[in-house]
Amino acid sequence: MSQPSLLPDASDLWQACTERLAQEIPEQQFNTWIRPLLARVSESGDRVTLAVANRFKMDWIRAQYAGKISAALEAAAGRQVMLELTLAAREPAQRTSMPTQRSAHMYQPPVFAELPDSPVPEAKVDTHKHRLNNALTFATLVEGSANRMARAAAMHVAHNPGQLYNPLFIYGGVGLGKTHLMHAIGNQLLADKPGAKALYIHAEQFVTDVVKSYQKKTFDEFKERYHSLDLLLIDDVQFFANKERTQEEFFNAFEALLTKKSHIVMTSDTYPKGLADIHERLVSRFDSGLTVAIEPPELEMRVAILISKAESEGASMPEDVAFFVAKNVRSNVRELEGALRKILAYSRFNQKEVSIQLARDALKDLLSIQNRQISVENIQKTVADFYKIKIADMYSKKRPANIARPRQIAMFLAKELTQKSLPEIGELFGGRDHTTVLHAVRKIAAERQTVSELNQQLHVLEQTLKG
Ligand SMILES: Nc1ncnc2c1ncn2[C@@H]1O[C@H](COP(=O)(O)OP(=O)(O)OP(=O)(O)O)[C@@H](O)[C@H]1O
Repeated sequence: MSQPSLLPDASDLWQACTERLAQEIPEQQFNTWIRPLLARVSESGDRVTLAVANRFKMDWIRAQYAGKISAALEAAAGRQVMLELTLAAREPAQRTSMPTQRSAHMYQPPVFAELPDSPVPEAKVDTHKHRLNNALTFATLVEGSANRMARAAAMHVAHNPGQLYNPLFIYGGVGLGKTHLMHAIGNQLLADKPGAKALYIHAEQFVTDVVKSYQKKTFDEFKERYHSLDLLLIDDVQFFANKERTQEEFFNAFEALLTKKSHIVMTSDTYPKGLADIHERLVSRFDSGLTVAIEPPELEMRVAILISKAESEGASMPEDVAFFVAKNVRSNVRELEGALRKILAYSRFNQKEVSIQLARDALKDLLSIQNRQISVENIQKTVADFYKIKIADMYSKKRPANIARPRQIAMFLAKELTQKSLPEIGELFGGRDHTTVLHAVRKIAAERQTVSELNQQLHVLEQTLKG
């Protein structure tokens, strides 16, 4: 009996495409813009529809990445592929009922399988000026020790804007729920005060707005737009690095909003003082309210997230399977969501109940990658061999260039090839501060772009380590 062919094609072609894109696009941008996309491939394989969470993201992806995505798709497919962008369905809960013979553990279609064949006409899509995704609320955010403090602070701000914790600065690694928390604040505020002026914006869009208002000489409108808000939610402020004019405009907006007791919430991949190439006067203001971290979720929280996400997809996940997945997918919540999506899809296409064995089969690529996971010790040894220095020099305080540089390269590779955090890497390199690691990572990443000899050496090292 032939199986529905949509999903395997979709995941294969899109997987191949994203692997190419990951080589081309800086990691931060890849994680922000490409990784969350949901793909659907037409049966003939010549049309790919990408579901994007909201209109802003759609505009941004169209402007910045559509060309690259098309090229990568065509390279992966070996023929012309038409690319379409569409807005993702907002309410996964509103799904058609499943055939009754399916058990509770069977898969229900993921959101992207429910997309219409042709893109949603943009005019019909409900766009809000506040750009909030109403699915991202406090109710759908699972609480655990990793986000308890950030969640409590966010809840306080949502109910009492303009008072304590202003600005609220939330930082943490990729895919840990920072954006979700911001939207939750905005949605809660609007639920309490429907007339409030709230705006969620990604820092890159703010940069674009500054540039546009310069080009069109529309600064009055720009100021009116930003300075009149009650709540400004601005995501990934590390993107302001080296953007002088943007930083100045953000500073002005910041001061204006704080003076009128409007609330500002920011997120970033690092805490304020860890931000590079951002003016000190901004950094000190970022830190002047409350700064809270979101940590990677611990095991029990990962289990709770899986069970809750499965429920919201209309499926149920037995606890033993959730534990199995949570033990094996440790990096962040976005990866957990990806694993869950795979398992549910696998269950559907094979008409089998969700079980540990099914999860093992559905995630076999991911699990086999983890089995040959690269350790920091292995990186240190390989890099030391390559540059002919002693392994002990990786931990030593020695600073001559012939030692310091390989050490920086090893730190860079540790960040790139392992799931370790900056402080953990610092610890494994003789108890160094995480800012030292951050400096090394940024330095080597930047040099790699311009110094081809270094790029080649890194390539050899990466190949050696990946085996
Ligand atoms: N505690 C949680 N409970 C439920 N869902 C969560 C939780 N944390 C994160 N998520 C989900 O994980 C996904 C990634 O979260 P989000 O986009 O908020 O991460 P982020 O920290 O902003 O990442 P990035 O730095 O890549 O922008 C989202 O779908 C979000 O809803």
